[in-house]
Amino acid sequence: MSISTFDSLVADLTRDAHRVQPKDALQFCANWFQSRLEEQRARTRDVLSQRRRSVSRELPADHYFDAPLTTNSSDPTSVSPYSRDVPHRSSLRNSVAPGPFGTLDVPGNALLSGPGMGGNRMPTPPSYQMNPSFQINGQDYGPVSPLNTTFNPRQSISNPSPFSNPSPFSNPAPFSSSSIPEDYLQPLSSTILARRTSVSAESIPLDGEFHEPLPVFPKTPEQLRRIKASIGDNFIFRDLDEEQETGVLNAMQELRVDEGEVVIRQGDAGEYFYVVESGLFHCFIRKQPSPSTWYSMENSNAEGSPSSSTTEKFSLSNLRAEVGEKVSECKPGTSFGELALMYGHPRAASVVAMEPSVVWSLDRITFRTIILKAAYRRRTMYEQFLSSVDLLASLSPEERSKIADALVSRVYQDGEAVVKQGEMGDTFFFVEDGEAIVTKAQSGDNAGEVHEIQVGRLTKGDYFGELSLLTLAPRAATVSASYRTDPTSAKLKVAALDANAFTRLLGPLREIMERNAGESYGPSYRFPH
Ligand SMILES: Nc1ncnc2c1ncn2[C@@H]1O[C@@H]2COP(=O)(O)O[C@H]2[C@H]1O
Repeated sequence: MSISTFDSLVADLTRDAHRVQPKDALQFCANWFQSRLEEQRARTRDVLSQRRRSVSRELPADHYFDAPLTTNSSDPTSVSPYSRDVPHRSSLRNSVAPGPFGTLDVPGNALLSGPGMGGNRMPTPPSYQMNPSFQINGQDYGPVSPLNTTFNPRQSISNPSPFSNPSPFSNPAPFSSSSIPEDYLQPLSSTILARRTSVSAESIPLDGEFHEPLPVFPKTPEQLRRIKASIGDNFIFRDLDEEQETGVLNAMQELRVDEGEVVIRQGDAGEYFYVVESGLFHCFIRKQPSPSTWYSMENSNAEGSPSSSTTEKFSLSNLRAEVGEKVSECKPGTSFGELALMYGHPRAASVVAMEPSVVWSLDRITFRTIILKAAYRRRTMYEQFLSSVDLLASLSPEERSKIADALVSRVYQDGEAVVKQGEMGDTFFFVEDGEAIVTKAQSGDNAGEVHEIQVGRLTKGDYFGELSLLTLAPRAATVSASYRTDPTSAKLKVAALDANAFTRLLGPLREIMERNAGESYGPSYRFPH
């Protein structure tokens, strides 16, 4: 191993440890390295199997054919979803080079933004610590998903109810004992890896030369409409451009699930990520391993593809005895099953349909290739941007990357207002690109006459919108996109941080802002007194 590999491993581990804040550091490190080792071996197997595959150009359809339980299109599965005729997406060609989350996607990537980050639904920890365990009656329990949420950044920006902090885990049934492991980064056991028969299908490229086509399941316009409606408000899809979204839509498969059916079994290898279109799912955590005698949709057939032909169905009345304690619910528009795909760890919970439901499944390769990479690119872009913001100069890279995870981009047309004087504020903004002007309404000489006077100008790296969050007062000015004289110059683009994230993440900077706000407003302009 070269020293640079060693250095980058240690850097990855350090970053992940900072983000996860493990209780048992040694155990965390042991699990982390073990997990990387397992993944590397799995990848080596992938490469070997790819070489074999390249001889026949395509695996036999029955090896990795993902048969959806029900589909509405006439015959969407008549073509192998992995057909090499599927054109490559140019944006993916560029995204194959060294793993965006290091050599293994363990915690620390943009999607594990920690409780409350982006997901915006977790009880807020007192400090910047982002511990992945969750608490019930003061006790820590297993991992929580920042994605399993109905959080909608757009809504939170436009909807002036900034200070509510509902949690999807707000009413979990408390566990009776504390025997759930605290550091959840357990490596996949060899049994789990053995059971994951489709490991060879996960060909997240090892170098820039390797392009694996992603699955394409043709859809009817009606199916596309329903998927779009289901993912529209989902946080996890916020980073996708049009092309990436098309890749995700292509790869999704519709599944109809009966009441009591087990979609995910705790402890299994993760094969799919699921978006709920209709119905209701409960997530359960069991202290003891789930019996290998019962089956989830994922491990009910040899390919590990989602199918309920031999899936376990439980009577809802004695569910708890089988699957453990309920920890959360998934309603339409939410998603589940991302954790195992992100970290290569066993499923952290079992997920059971509580009524007849419809979900859209997304395979692990597409999830990792499109969604995780988009999240990574987004984070890198924001980290770069935030490192140029003077206000944040005193923050550590970890703190900056937490802010990066919580930011949401918005582009404004010339003259369009980002915030309006007199309105209550629920969002704080950085100028990412372009120019904004700050105006205040001033009474004219005649009764009832009001003039808008310009009091400032904001450019890249400047911030605004903090005042009403600090003082809980209405917006003191209007900030809008400048009218550009050169139409080829950048439109106003802002990065928005909702009130919860603002309060949590910018705590240490409050003092600077309050001082600024007393004398002036914002970094580059002053209000007339
Ligand atoms: N409290 C929780 N802990 C862990 N997973 C949860 C919890 N609540 C919901 N889940 C979801 O249950 C899923 C089980 O599979 P994953 O571990 O891949 O991802 C998990 C999350 O999406």
